[in-house]
Amino acid sequence: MAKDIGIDLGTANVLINVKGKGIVLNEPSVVAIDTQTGKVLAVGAEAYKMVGRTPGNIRSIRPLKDGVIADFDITEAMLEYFINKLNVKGFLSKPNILICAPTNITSIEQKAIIQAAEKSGGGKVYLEFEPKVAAVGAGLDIFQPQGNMVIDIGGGTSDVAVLSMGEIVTSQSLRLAGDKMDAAIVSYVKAKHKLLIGEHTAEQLKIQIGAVYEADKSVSMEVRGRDIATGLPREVEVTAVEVQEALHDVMSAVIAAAKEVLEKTPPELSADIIDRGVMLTGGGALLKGISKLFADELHVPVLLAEDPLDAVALGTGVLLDNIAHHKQY
Ligand SMILES: Nc1ncnc2c1ncn2[C@@H]1O[C@H](COP(=O)(O)OP(=O)(O)OP(=O)(O)O)[C@@H](O)[C@H]1O
Repeated sequence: MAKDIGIDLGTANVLINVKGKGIVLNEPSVVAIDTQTGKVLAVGAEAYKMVGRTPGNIRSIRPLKDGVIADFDITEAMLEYFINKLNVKGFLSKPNILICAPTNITSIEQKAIIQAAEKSGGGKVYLEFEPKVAAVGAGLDIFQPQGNMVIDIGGGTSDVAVLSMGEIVTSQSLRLAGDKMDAAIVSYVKAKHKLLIGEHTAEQLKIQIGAVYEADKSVSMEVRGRDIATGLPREVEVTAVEVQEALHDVMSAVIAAAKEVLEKTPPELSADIIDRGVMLTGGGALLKGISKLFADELHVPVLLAEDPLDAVALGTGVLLDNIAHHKQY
């Protein structure tokens, strides 16, 4: 018999949860292809190492952008590779798949995700919205008649949602998250230090010293790139305070979205959120000072998920038990 699986098809990472086993795969959403033959050369972690470092005939592609499929064939090839790697197919049966998507995508974008899952070897495919699954994965009991709020900051999208009785009551999804933070750091370092750095370097700055509230003035990191004027390699010291400045606009947009969701939330549920707080999930929840920033701006308690990067995949594991109750396509 094939095993049911949950997939967090993220812009930055793909995680797969196999029913009864837990999270068995966690790899970057990257595929390297030969541009002349179209052949897939590497997928996941191996392809990620090649980003920004490929010769002319090889291209490393991130097939998802801003939470949705940007390149259908490559997404399908990537999913197929991951599913085959897991050996979850039965002799004659295919695994049922629960797959997640951001809240504000079009029906065409939803269909593309479902079709990619089907074509990559899935049996029945069920779709759930990311903030709902993230809330479940973070341990919230969203099925009671009480308000729960979750802010999921991933690689491509930031999703804010208030949930009650298992459904999303109000939500906002921004195509603005980790990737845009990296791009903002690249622009900042270019403008301030006249140095062009790669997106991996920017991501490392964000992960290692990135702060969004009261950054530690004594923290800094050396980065290397190409001097804009001379074209030669150069090293500069970037401080945590500078990274905080670089991340300011993205964080302001997420805060504005969270405020808008709270403004549209029915008062009884708002009262619950004051008691229960807001849960932060997704890789962005690991930014230093993020809970203080949201608590300051939203005037509600803020909680960090225990495993923010795994929350969606963990949530699929819980929801897989009732897979037949989800919307099937
Ligand atoms: N310690 C950290 N501090 C800040 N950001 C981090 C940290 N660790 C990972 N990230 C960022 O988190 C993002 C990935 O998060 P996550 O895996 O939740 O997103 P995703 O599910 O792939 O994307 P999406 O849900 O938007 O499609 C990346 O942008 C990564 O750089």
